[in-house]
Amino acid sequence: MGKGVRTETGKLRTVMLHRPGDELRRLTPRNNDTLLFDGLPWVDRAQEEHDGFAQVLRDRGVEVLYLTQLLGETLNDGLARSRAIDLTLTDKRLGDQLRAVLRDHLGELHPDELTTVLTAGLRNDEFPTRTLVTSLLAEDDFIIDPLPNLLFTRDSSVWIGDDPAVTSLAMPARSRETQLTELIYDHHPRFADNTPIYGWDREHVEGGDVLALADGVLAIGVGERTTPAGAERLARTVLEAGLAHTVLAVPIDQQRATMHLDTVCTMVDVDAVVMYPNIAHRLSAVKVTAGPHSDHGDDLSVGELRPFLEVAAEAMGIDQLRVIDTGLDPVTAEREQWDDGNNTLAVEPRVAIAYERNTETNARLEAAGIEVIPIAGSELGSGRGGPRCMSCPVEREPLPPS
Ligand SMILES: NC(=[NH2+])NCCC[C@H](N)C(=O)O
Repeated sequence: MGKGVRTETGKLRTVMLHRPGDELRRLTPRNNDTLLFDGLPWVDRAQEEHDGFAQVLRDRGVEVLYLTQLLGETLNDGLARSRAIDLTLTDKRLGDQLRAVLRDHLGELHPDELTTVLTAGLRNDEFPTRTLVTSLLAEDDFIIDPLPNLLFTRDSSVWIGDDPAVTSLAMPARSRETQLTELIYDHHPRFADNTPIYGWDREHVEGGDVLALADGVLAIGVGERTTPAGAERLARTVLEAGLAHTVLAVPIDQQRATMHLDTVCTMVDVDAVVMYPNIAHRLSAVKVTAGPHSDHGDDLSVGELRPFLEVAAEAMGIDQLRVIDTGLDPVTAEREQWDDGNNTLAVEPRVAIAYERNTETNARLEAAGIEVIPIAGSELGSGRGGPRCMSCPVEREPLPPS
Protein backbone atom coordinates (compact mmCIF):
# COMPACT_ATOMS: atom_id res chain seq x y z
CA MET A 1 0.00 0.00 0.00
CA GLY A 2 1.39 3.37 -1.03
CA LYS A 3 1.07 6.75 0.58
CA GLY A 4 -1.91 8.99 -0.02
CA VAL A 5 -5.30 8.96 1.64
CA ARG A 6 -7.64 6.00 1.94
CA THR A 7 -9.75 6.82 4.97
CA GLU A 8 -11.13 9.76 6.94
CA THR A 9 -9.56 8.79 10.25
CA GLY A 10 -6.20 7.12 9.59
CA LYS A 11 -3.45 8.97 11.47
CA LEU A 12 -2.91 12.23 9.62
CA ARG A 13 0.68 12.65 8.41
CA THR A 14 0.59 15.54 5.90
CA VAL A 15 -2.01 18.19 5.21
CA MET A 16 -2.26 21.15 2.85
CA LEU A 17 -3.65 24.38 4.31
CA HIS A 18 -3.97 27.93 3.09
CA ARG A 19 -3.14 30.66 5.60
CA PRO A 20 -5.66 33.39 4.79
CA GLY A 21 -3.98 36.46 3.33
CA ASP A 22 -4.61 39.57 1.30
CA GLU A 23 -7.40 37.94 -0.69
CA LEU A 24 -9.58 38.34 2.42
CA ARG A 25 -8.84 42.08 2.47
CA ARG A 26 -10.68 42.33 -0.84
CA LEU A 27 -14.04 41.51 0.72
CA THR A 28 -16.52 44.38 0.96
CA PRO A 29 -20.22 44.54 1.90
CA ARG A 30 -20.87 44.81 -1.84
CA ASN A 31 -19.02 41.71 -2.96
CA ASN A 32 -19.10 39.35 0.02
CA ASP A 33 -22.19 37.46 -1.11
CA THR A 34 -20.78 36.77 -4.57
CA LEU A 35 -17.48 35.82 -2.97
CA LEU A 36 -19.31 33.37 -0.68
CA PHE A 37 -18.57 35.00 2.69
CA ASP A 38 -21.27 35.85 5.20
CA GLY A 39 -19.44 38.84 6.57
CA LEU A 40 -16.14 40.65 6.49
CA PRO A 41 -13.58 38.79 8.57
CA TRP A 42 -11.06 40.69 10.67
CA VAL A 43 -8.09 39.43 8.72
CA ASP A 44 -5.35 39.71 11.35
CA ARG A 45 -7.46 37.74 13.81
CA ALA A 46 -8.38 35.18 11.15
CA GLN A 47 -4.66 34.65 10.56
CA GLU A 48 -4.06 34.18 14.29
CA GLU A 49 -6.88 31.65 14.45
CA HIS A 50 -5.46 29.86 11.44
CA ASP A 51 -1.98 29.77 12.96
CA GLY A 52 -3.59 28.17 16.01
CA PHE A 53 -5.15 25.54 13.76
CA ALA A 54 -1.81 24.81 12.07
CA GLN A 55 -0.12 24.59 15.47
CA VAL A 56 -2.49 21.97 16.91
CA LEU A 57 -1.85 19.93 13.79
CA ARG A 58 1.92 20.22 14.20
CA ASP A 59 1.60 19.38 17.89
CA ARG A 60 0.05 16.10 16.75
CA GLY A 61 3.00 15.40 14.49
CA VAL A 62 1.28 16.46 11.26
CA GLU A 63 3.37 18.05 8.51
CA VAL A 64 1.66 21.25 7.38
CA LEU A 65 2.12 22.34 3.75
CA TYR A 66 0.95 25.76 2.67
CA LEU A 67 -0.72 26.18 -0.68
CA THR A 68 0.89 29.54 -1.45
CA GLN A 69 4.34 28.25 -0.63
CA LEU A 70 3.83 25.29 -2.96
CA LEU A 71 2.44 27.61 -5.62
CA GLY A 72 5.38 30.01 -5.34
CA GLU A 73 7.80 27.11 -5.70
CA THR A 74 5.78 25.76 -8.62
CA LEU A 75 6.00 29.10 -10.42
CA ASN A 76 9.79 28.87 -10.43
CA ASP A 77 9.31 26.43 -13.27
CA GLY A 78 9.06 28.26 -16.61
CA LEU A 79 6.44 25.96 -18.06
CA ALA A 80 4.23 26.17 -14.97
CA ARG A 81 4.59 29.91 -15.00
CA SER A 82 3.52 30.37 -18.60
CA ARG A 83 0.62 27.94 -18.06
CA ALA A 84 -0.48 29.92 -15.00
CA ILE A 85 -0.42 33.15 -16.99
CA ASP A 86 -2.18 31.63 -20.02
CA LEU A 87 -4.94 30.23 -17.84
CA THR A 88 -5.45 33.52 -16.01
CA LEU A 89 -5.68 35.38 -19.29
CA THR A 90 -8.45 33.15 -20.67
CA ASP A 91 -10.93 35.32 -18.73
CA LYS A 92 -13.34 36.67 -21.37
CA ARG A 93 -13.79 39.99 -19.56
CA LEU A 94 -10.24 41.10 -20.33
CA GLY A 95 -10.18 41.92 -24.03
CA ASP A 96 -7.12 41.47 -26.25
CA GLN A 97 -5.48 44.82 -25.53
CA LEU A 98 -5.53 44.36 -21.76
CA ARG A 99 -4.63 40.70 -22.18
CA ALA A 100 -1.45 41.65 -24.06
CA VAL A 101 -0.21 44.24 -21.54
CA LEU A 102 -1.18 42.05 -18.64
CA ARG A 103 0.79 39.17 -20.12
CA ASP A 104 3.93 41.34 -20.11
CA HIS A 105 3.22 42.59 -16.60
CA LEU A 106 2.64 39.12 -15.10
CA GLY A 107 5.62 37.70 -17.00
CA GLU A 108 7.95 40.09 -15.19
CA LEU A 109 6.80 39.32 -11.66
CA HIS A 110 8.87 37.31 -9.19
CA PRO A 111 7.21 33.92 -8.42
CA ASP A 112 6.12 35.17 -4.98
CA GLU A 113 4.61 38.33 -6.43
CA LEU A 114 2.86 36.31 -9.10
CA THR A 115 1.50 34.05 -6.36
CA THR A 116 0.07 37.08 -4.59
CA VAL A 117 -1.59 38.37 -7.77
CA LEU A 118 -3.02 34.94 -8.60
CA THR A 119 -4.52 34.57 -5.13
CA ALA A 120 -5.31 38.13 -3.97
CA GLY A 121 -6.24 39.31 -7.49
CA LEU A 122 -5.50 42.63 -9.19
CA ARG A 123 -7.67 45.72 -8.90
CA ASN A 124 -8.02 48.14 -11.78
CA ASP A 125 -6.48 50.99 -9.80
CA GLU A 126 -3.45 48.81 -9.01
CA PHE A 127 -2.64 48.37 -12.69
CA PRO A 128 -1.07 51.46 -14.24
CA THR A 129 -1.43 50.83 -17.97
CA ARG A 130 -4.62 52.23 -19.49
CA THR A 131 -6.50 50.21 -22.09
CA LEU A 132 -10.04 50.55 -23.42
CA VAL A 133 -11.28 47.94 -20.95
CA THR A 134 -9.54 49.40 -17.90
CA SER A 135 -10.74 52.90 -18.71
CA LEU A 136 -14.33 51.64 -18.82
CA LEU A 137 -14.11 49.61 -15.62
CA ALA A 138 -14.57 51.21 -12.20
CA GLU A 139 -11.40 51.92 -10.20
CA ASP A 140 -12.20 49.15 -7.73
CA ASP A 141 -13.26 46.53 -10.26
CA PHE A 142 -11.03 43.50 -10.42
CA ILE A 143 -9.00 42.68 -13.51
CA ILE A 144 -8.03 39.42 -11.85
CA ASP A 145 -10.50 38.23 -9.22
CA PRO A 146 -9.36 37.48 -5.66
CA LEU A 147 -9.85 33.96 -4.31
CA PRO A 148 -10.92 34.33 -0.65
CA ASN A 149 -12.21 30.76 -0.54
CA LEU A 150 -8.75 29.30 -1.10
CA LEU A 151 -8.87 29.02 2.70
CA PHE A 152 -11.04 25.95 2.16
CA THR A 153 -8.36 23.71 0.65
CA ARG A 154 -10.67 20.73 1.08
CA ASP A 155 -12.69 21.68 -1.94
CA SER A 156 -10.15 22.36 -4.69
CA SER A 157 -8.53 18.93 -4.56
CA VAL A 158 -9.03 15.64 -2.78
CA TRP A 159 -6.60 12.74 -2.50
CA ILE A 160 -8.12 9.39 -3.38
CA GLY A 161 -5.62 6.61 -2.79
CA ASP A 162 -2.14 7.50 -3.99
CA ASP A 163 -3.07 10.50 -6.13
CA PRO A 164 -4.98 13.75 -5.95
CA ALA A 165 -8.19 14.47 -7.81
CA VAL A 166 -8.30 18.08 -8.94
CA THR A 167 -11.93 19.04 -8.57
CA SER A 168 -14.25 21.16 -10.67
CA LEU A 169 -15.82 23.90 -8.54
CA ALA A 170 -19.39 24.95 -9.23
CA MET A 171 -19.44 28.56 -8.06
CA PRO A 172 -17.92 31.14 -10.43
CA ALA A 173 -16.17 32.81 -7.47
CA ARG A 174 -14.14 29.65 -6.92
CA SER A 175 -13.62 28.16 -10.37
CA ARG A 176 -10.07 29.51 -10.79
CA GLU A 177 -8.86 27.86 -7.55
CA THR A 178 -8.51 24.50 -9.26
CA GLN A 179 -6.25 25.89 -11.95
CA LEU A 180 -3.83 26.61 -9.12
CA THR A 181 -4.11 23.20 -7.46
CA GLU A 182 -3.66 21.52 -10.83
CA LEU A 183 -0.51 23.56 -11.49
CA ILE A 184 0.92 22.52 -8.14
CA TYR A 185 0.25 18.82 -8.67
CA ASP A 186 1.45 18.90 -12.28
CA HIS A 187 4.65 20.85 -11.73
CA HIS A 188 5.81 20.88 -8.10
CA PRO A 189 8.74 18.48 -7.58
CA ARG A 190 7.15 17.12 -4.41
CA PHE A 191 4.35 15.66 -6.52
CA ALA A 192 6.51 14.45 -9.41
CA ASP A 193 5.27 10.89 -8.87
CA ASN A 194 1.60 11.85 -8.64
CA THR A 195 -0.83 12.32 -11.50
CA PRO A 196 -4.19 14.01 -10.89
CA ILE A 197 -7.04 11.59 -11.55
CA TYR A 198 -9.64 14.28 -12.29
CA GLY A 199 -9.59 17.72 -13.91
CA TRP A 200 -11.15 21.16 -13.38
CA ASP A 201 -12.64 21.06 -16.87
CA ARG A 202 -14.86 18.09 -15.99
CA GLU A 203 -18.33 17.83 -14.44
CA HIS A 204 -18.67 19.62 -11.08
CA VAL A 205 -17.30 17.80 -8.04
CA GLU A 206 -16.10 19.56 -4.85
CA GLY A 207 -13.84 17.93 -2.26
CA GLY A 208 -16.16 18.80 0.64
CA ASP A 209 -18.59 16.31 -0.88
CA VAL A 210 -16.11 13.43 -0.96
CA LEU A 211 -15.74 11.22 2.13
CA ALA A 212 -13.60 8.09 2.27
CA LEU A 213 -15.84 6.09 4.62
CA ALA A 214 -13.41 3.16 4.50
CA ASP A 215 -10.61 1.95 2.26
CA GLY A 216 -12.47 1.29 -1.01
CA VAL A 217 -15.71 3.01 -0.02
CA LEU A 218 -16.31 6.58 -1.12
CA ALA A 219 -19.38 8.69 -0.32
CA ILE A 220 -20.09 11.59 -2.70
CA GLY A 221 -22.59 14.27 -1.67
CA VAL A 222 -24.77 15.62 -4.48
CA GLY A 223 -26.35 19.01 -3.90
CA GLU A 224 -25.56 22.68 -4.34
CA ARG A 225 -22.02 21.95 -5.55
CA THR A 226 -21.40 18.42 -6.80
CA THR A 227 -23.82 17.64 -9.61
CA PRO A 228 -25.33 14.23 -10.37
CA ALA A 229 -23.16 14.12 -13.50
CA GLY A 230 -20.09 15.00 -11.44
CA ALA A 231 -20.83 12.19 -9.00
CA GLU A 232 -21.25 9.80 -11.93
CA ARG A 233 -17.96 10.86 -13.51
CA LEU A 234 -15.99 10.58 -10.29
CA ALA A 235 -17.63 7.25 -9.45
CA ARG A 236 -16.70 5.85 -12.84
CA THR A 237 -13.15 7.20 -12.52
CA VAL A 238 -12.49 5.60 -9.13
CA LEU A 239 -14.27 2.33 -9.88
CA GLU A 240 -12.43 1.87 -13.17
CA ALA A 241 -9.09 2.67 -11.57
CA GLY A 242 -9.81 0.21 -8.74
CA LEU A 243 -9.54 3.03 -6.18
CA ALA A 244 -12.90 2.08 -4.72
CA HIS A 245 -15.16 -0.96 -4.91
CA THR A 246 -18.26 0.98 -3.84
CA VAL A 247 -19.37 4.57 -4.23
CA LEU A 248 -22.37 5.98 -2.40
CA ALA A 249 -24.07 8.95 -4.02
CA VAL A 250 -25.72 10.93 -1.23
CA PRO A 251 -28.33 13.58 -2.10
CA ILE A 252 -28.21 16.61 0.22
CA ASP A 253 -30.43 19.69 0.35
CA GLN A 254 -29.44 22.27 -2.24
CA GLN A 255 -28.91 25.19 0.07
CA ARG A 256 -26.07 27.20 1.52
CA ALA A 257 -26.28 25.71 5.02
CA THR A 258 -25.64 22.25 3.59
CA MET A 259 -23.45 23.11 0.61
CA HIS A 260 -21.27 20.02 1.01
CA LEU A 261 -21.74 16.58 2.54
CA ASP A 262 -19.08 17.46 5.13
CA THR A 263 -21.26 20.30 6.47
CA VAL A 264 -23.67 17.68 7.82
CA CYS A 265 -21.52 14.62 8.42
CA THR A 266 -17.87 13.87 9.23
CA MET A 267 -16.16 10.79 10.59
CA VAL A 268 -14.74 10.81 14.12
CA ASP A 269 -13.88 7.11 14.40
CA VAL A 270 -13.39 4.22 12.00
CA ASP A 271 -17.05 3.33 12.42
CA ALA A 272 -18.62 6.55 13.73
CA VAL A 273 -19.80 9.88 12.38
CA VAL A 274 -21.01 13.11 13.88
CA MET A 275 -24.10 14.08 11.93
CA TYR A 276 -26.50 17.02 11.85
CA PRO A 277 -29.39 15.57 13.87
CA ASN A 278 -32.08 17.41 11.91
CA ILE A 279 -31.31 15.40 8.78
CA ALA A 280 -29.92 12.17 10.26
CA HIS A 281 -33.25 10.33 9.92
CA ARG A 282 -33.67 11.14 6.23
CA LEU A 283 -30.15 11.00 4.76
CA SER A 284 -30.18 8.40 2.02
CA ALA A 285 -27.78 7.04 -0.56
CA VAL A 286 -27.58 5.19 -3.84
CA LYS A 287 -24.98 2.46 -4.04
CA VAL A 288 -22.87 2.47 -7.21
CA THR A 289 -20.55 -0.38 -8.19
CA ALA A 290 -18.84 -1.48 -11.39
CA GLY A 291 -21.41 -2.78 -13.87
CA PRO A 292 -21.13 -5.97 -15.86
CA HIS A 293 -21.13 -4.49 -19.38
CA SER A 294 -18.59 -1.72 -19.64
CA ASP A 295 -18.60 -2.10 -23.43
CA HIS A 296 -22.33 -1.24 -23.68
CA GLY A 297 -22.30 1.98 -21.72
CA ASP A 298 -23.97 0.46 -18.63
CA ASP A 299 -20.64 0.33 -16.91
CA LEU A 300 -22.15 1.29 -13.57
CA SER A 301 -24.49 -0.79 -11.51
CA VAL A 302 -26.85 1.55 -9.63
CA GLY A 303 -28.92 0.55 -6.59
CA GLU A 304 -32.10 1.97 -5.05
CA LEU A 305 -32.18 5.04 -2.81
CA ARG A 306 -31.89 3.60 0.73
CA PRO A 307 -31.07 4.92 4.23
CA PHE A 308 -27.50 6.22 4.22
CA LEU A 309 -26.40 4.52 7.44
CA GLU A 310 -27.65 1.16 6.22
CA VAL A 311 -26.00 1.30 2.78
CA ALA A 312 -22.81 2.72 4.27
CA ALA A 313 -22.42 -0.02 6.90
CA GLU A 314 -23.08 -2.67 4.25
CA ALA A 315 -20.44 -1.22 1.91
CA MET A 316 -17.95 -0.84 4.76
CA GLY A 317 -18.53 -4.43 5.84
CA ILE A 318 -19.45 -3.50 9.43
CA ASP A 319 -22.59 -4.15 11.48
CA GLN A 320 -23.32 -0.53 12.11
CA LEU A 321 -22.06 2.94 11.24
CA ARG A 322 -22.54 4.67 14.58
CA VAL A 323 -23.88 8.18 14.85
CA ILE A 324 -22.64 10.06 17.90
CA ASP A 325 -25.83 10.93 19.69
CA THR A 326 -25.66 14.67 20.11
CA GLY A 327 -29.26 14.67 21.42
CA LEU A 328 -29.50 18.39 20.65
CA ASP A 329 -32.79 20.23 20.37
CA PRO A 330 -33.47 21.23 16.74
CA VAL A 331 -32.67 24.91 17.24
CA THR A 332 -29.32 24.39 18.98
CA ALA A 333 -28.55 21.75 16.38
CA GLU A 334 -29.33 24.17 13.57
CA ARG A 335 -27.18 26.93 15.10
CA GLU A 336 -24.20 24.65 15.65
CA GLN A 337 -24.53 23.08 12.21
CA TRP A 338 -24.43 26.58 10.67
CA ASP A 339 -21.22 27.22 12.61
CA ASP A 340 -19.67 23.99 11.32
CA GLY A 341 -20.19 21.92 14.45
CA ASN A 342 -20.43 18.77 12.32
CA ASN A 343 -17.38 19.72 10.25
CA THR A 344 -14.64 18.08 12.27
CA LEU A 345 -11.18 16.97 11.16
CA ALA A 346 -10.01 13.63 12.53
CA VAL A 347 -6.26 13.50 13.18
CA GLU A 348 -6.58 9.83 14.14
CA PRO A 349 -9.46 7.60 15.21
CA ARG A 350 -11.36 9.18 18.14
CA VAL A 351 -9.39 12.45 18.04
CA ALA A 352 -10.94 15.36 16.15
CA ILE A 353 -10.31 19.08 15.71
CA ALA A 354 -13.47 21.17 16.09
CA TYR A 355 -14.44 24.83 16.46
CA GLU A 356 -14.56 25.65 20.17
CA ARG A 357 -17.78 27.68 19.79
CA ASN A 358 -19.93 24.59 19.22
CA THR A 359 -19.94 23.76 22.89
CA GLU A 360 -22.97 21.48 22.89
CA THR A 361 -21.88 19.28 20.00
CA ASN A 362 -18.33 19.10 21.38
CA ALA A 363 -19.55 18.12 24.85
CA ARG A 364 -21.56 15.25 23.35
CA LEU A 365 -18.55 14.12 21.32
CA GLU A 366 -16.41 14.08 24.46
CA ALA A 367 -19.10 12.16 26.33
CA ALA A 368 -19.01 9.57 23.56
CA GLY A 369 -15.26 9.09 24.03
CA ILE A 370 -14.02 11.35 21.24
CA GLU A 371 -11.14 13.63 22.22
CA VAL A 372 -12.01 17.08 20.88
CA ILE A 373 -9.16 19.48 20.10
CA PRO A 374 -10.86 22.86 20.16
CA ILE A 375 -9.73 25.74 17.94
CA ALA A 376 -10.90 29.33 17.71
CA GLY A 377 -12.79 30.18 14.53
CA SER A 378 -14.92 33.27 15.03
CA GLU A 379 -13.33 35.02 12.05
CA LEU A 380 -12.46 31.98 9.95
CA GLY A 381 -16.03 30.73 10.24
CA SER A 382 -17.48 33.75 8.43
CA GLY A 383 -16.61 31.95 5.20
CA ARG A 384 -18.83 29.05 6.36
CA GLY A 385 -16.26 26.33 6.73
CA GLY A 386 -14.76 24.43 9.64
CA PRO A 387 -11.62 22.36 10.30
CA ARG A 388 -12.42 19.74 7.65
CA CYS A 389 -13.16 22.35 4.99
CA MET A 390 -9.89 24.15 5.78
CA SER A 391 -7.69 21.11 5.28
CA CYS A 392 -6.68 18.86 2.41
CA PRO A 393 -5.10 15.66 3.76
CA VAL A 394 -2.21 14.55 1.54
CA GLU A 395 -1.19 11.55 3.56
CA ARG A 396 -2.83 9.44 6.22
CA GLU A 397 -1.45 6.24 7.72
CA PRO A 398 -3.36 3.04 7.04
CA LEU A 399 -5.73 2.13 9.87
CA PRO A 400 -4.38 -0.44 12.31
CA PRO A 401 -6.01 -3.86 11.76
CA SER A 402 -9.18 -4.16 13.86
N1 LIG B 1 -15.95 21.67 2.44
C1 LIG B 1 -16.63 22.73 2.82
N2 LIG B 1 -17.73 22.58 3.54
N3 LIG B 1 -16.24 23.93 2.40
C2 LIG B 1 -16.84 25.16 2.75
C3 LIG B 1 -16.62 26.19 1.70
C4 LIG B 1 -17.16 27.54 2.06
C5 LIG B 1 -17.04 28.54 0.97
N4 LIG B 1 -17.31 29.88 1.42
C6 LIG B 1 -17.96 28.21 -0.18
O1 LIG B 1 -19.07 28.67 -0.16
O2 LIG B 1 -17.63 27.52 -1.09
